[in-house]
Amino acid sequence: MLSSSSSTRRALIFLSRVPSSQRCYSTTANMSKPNVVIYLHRRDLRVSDHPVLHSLSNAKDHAFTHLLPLYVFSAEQLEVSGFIPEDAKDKNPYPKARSRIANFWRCGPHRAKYLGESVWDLKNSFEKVGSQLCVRVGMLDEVLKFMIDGISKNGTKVGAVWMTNEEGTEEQREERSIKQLCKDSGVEFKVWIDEKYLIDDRDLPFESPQDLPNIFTEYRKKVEPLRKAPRPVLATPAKDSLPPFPDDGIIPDQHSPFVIPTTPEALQKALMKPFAGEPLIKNPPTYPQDAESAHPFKGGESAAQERLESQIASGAIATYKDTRNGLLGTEYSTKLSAPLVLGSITARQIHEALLSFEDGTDDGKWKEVPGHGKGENDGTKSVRFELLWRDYMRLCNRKFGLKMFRLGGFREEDPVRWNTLDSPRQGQGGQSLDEMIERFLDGTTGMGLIDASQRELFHTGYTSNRARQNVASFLAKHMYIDWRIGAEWYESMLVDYDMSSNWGNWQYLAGVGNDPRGEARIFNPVKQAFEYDPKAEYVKTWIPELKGLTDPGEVFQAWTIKDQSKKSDLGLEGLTWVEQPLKRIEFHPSRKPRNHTGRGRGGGGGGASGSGGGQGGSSRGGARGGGQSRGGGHGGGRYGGSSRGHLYGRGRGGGNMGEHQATP
Ligand SMILES: Cc1cc2nc3c(=O)[nH]c(=O)nc-3n(C[C@H](O)[C@H](O)[C@H](O)COP(=O)(O)OP(=O)(O)OC[C@H]3O[C@@H](n4cnc5c(N)ncnc54)[C@H](O)[C@@H]3O)c2cc1C
Repeated sequence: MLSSSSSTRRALIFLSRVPSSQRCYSTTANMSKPNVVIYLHRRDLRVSDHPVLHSLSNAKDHAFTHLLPLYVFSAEQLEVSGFIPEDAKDKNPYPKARSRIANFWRCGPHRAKYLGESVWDLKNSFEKVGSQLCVRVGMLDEVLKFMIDGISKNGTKVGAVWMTNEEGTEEQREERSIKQLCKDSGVEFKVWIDEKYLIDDRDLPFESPQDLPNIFTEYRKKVEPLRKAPRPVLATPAKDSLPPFPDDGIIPDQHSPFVIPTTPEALQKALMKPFAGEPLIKNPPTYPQDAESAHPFKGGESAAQERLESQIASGAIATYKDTRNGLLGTEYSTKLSAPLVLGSITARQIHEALLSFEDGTDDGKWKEVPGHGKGENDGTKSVRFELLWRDYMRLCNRKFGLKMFRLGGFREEDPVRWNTLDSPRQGQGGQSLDEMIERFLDGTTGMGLIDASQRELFHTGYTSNRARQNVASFLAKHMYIDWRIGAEWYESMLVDYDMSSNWGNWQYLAGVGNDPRGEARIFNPVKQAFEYDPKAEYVKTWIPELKGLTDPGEVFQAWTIKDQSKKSDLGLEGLTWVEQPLKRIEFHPSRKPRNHTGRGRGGGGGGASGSGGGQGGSSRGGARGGGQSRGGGHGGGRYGGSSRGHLYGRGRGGGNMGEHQATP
């Protein structure tokens, strides 16, 4: 499997070659025998604020003469068959990178594209500091073995393999097998702490992950004030300060049958090739004419830094608290999740930029922006608060390990309530589980907010936090469908998929994770649509079929259209999602819907009544963390607004949503 072929020689490494005359050695070891350290990048695709690169560029006492930065497109997490040339004799030796339960591509087209851009940008970043990046395809341990053996065979010592830690059982398995491989090869192995989170691991207020509180607020209180909590950003390596890149001649080729593309376009082509065949879903929606992606951003360190700067310069961050529940446009939230996930930017880089804005120590570049030099404001504080949620989800992953993927969640709840592929049940209207899942995926459930979000996700790889919360709650708590299918779909489709944040949030919303209110918190997607999309602009953007409707209630649930002639004029008559929605919610806004340009958090709640059931509740949104929401209505049908695990139960979707119970 690991033989190198001459056809792959030409595509050795995608890097522009730096003449050895231009390379300088950063350490006193440069006169000694070559001694290479291989640094394996995983989700740390940056050169700035990077602990390992920072250390290598500054420490004078390491023994390495050369640094070989390496990135491997992992065959386990991404379909790599597109890296095999058309005329290759050998087939892909790896199984398809599909998800475990629903068999989706683990990494769909949006993230594959974003990842390609991010890796290419990392290559550019390395070139800027006088180094290069070696890129390979395969299983990480196999690639490393091939590297170590090949370099050693060429007479050069591989002194060490380094990488940074990642949560996740798969990632830790990778670490263990690489550790074993290094041991067998007599190579030093070291796992560094990646310092990409807000609170550094060394500053955590507990020794063992088991001591992490199960409630976010308890954790937050232990690490506040957040403004003072992060460590300082590390300097980017100065040009030519890193140990030089090894001579190309000593680096073994990519193993057959894969070839590494040498241009960004060719890389994108290789990454996209698997998706060119069969469609991702049975009935993919068509892209609405006037819809614009909320996430048009490119991957990579440079784009992430630009985005951060522009968010501060435009004043968007200062108003973030009021806008973060938005649904349309690029500016309602930072859109920094994807670079954070890939480690193209660190949370403390964001924190430090906010600090310089708050303190007015930014050399005046933001002096015209409202709030400049006036300390922490609601917006900057809220951004830190969300970054802490990210930290927290990661720590939950560390604490709960494989329980992240279990149907019963961290809480180890009885999974009997879920409708699963193993023992499928019919839906409210007699639909099969397969049909319900298909309609969930292609955005034809008949529930406007859910369908708009699912179509947006399908087309763009992004959907807002507010929409995600509703989608997850809908699948898990209205449809009672195995929530992991939704989590796997998000894994496939999200540009910002992150194991901890995704599975942790799905668990939270499914009521099996660390929401203190568990099953009792049910989002009513109609009420939520009235709150957050009062003019139905978001829903109409992604479901253009509904554009001719003026009553938001009809947009949010097309089955409620009263005027039959309008229905037929708009071509909606007879459509399954209009006539037979997967869920009907009787909901009458009890007061005029507020014109929501932004508000605090809160506002889950609101009882969803089952089909033909009672009346939805009212909601009082409040200041950050202070929102109150009272749900109403009794649960109706089989999948009605239930609580405490009763399929036919009566529901209460309400309750206070004080700070101590805030949603992520
Ligand atoms: C069901 C569900 C699945 C999710 N899956 C993911 C995922 O795979 N990857 C991911 O990064 N986020 C996930 N989130 C969290 C959140 O929706 C996204 O981080 C956010 O929408 C990204 O947009 P943004 O960068 O503009 O966020 P902003 O609102 O600008 O927030 C700033 C940063 O804070 C962090 N953050 C914000 N909200 C959360 C949260 N609820 N949990 C953890 N971190 C948060 C993110 O890093 C984000 O970039 C999920 C949420 C839900 C409800």
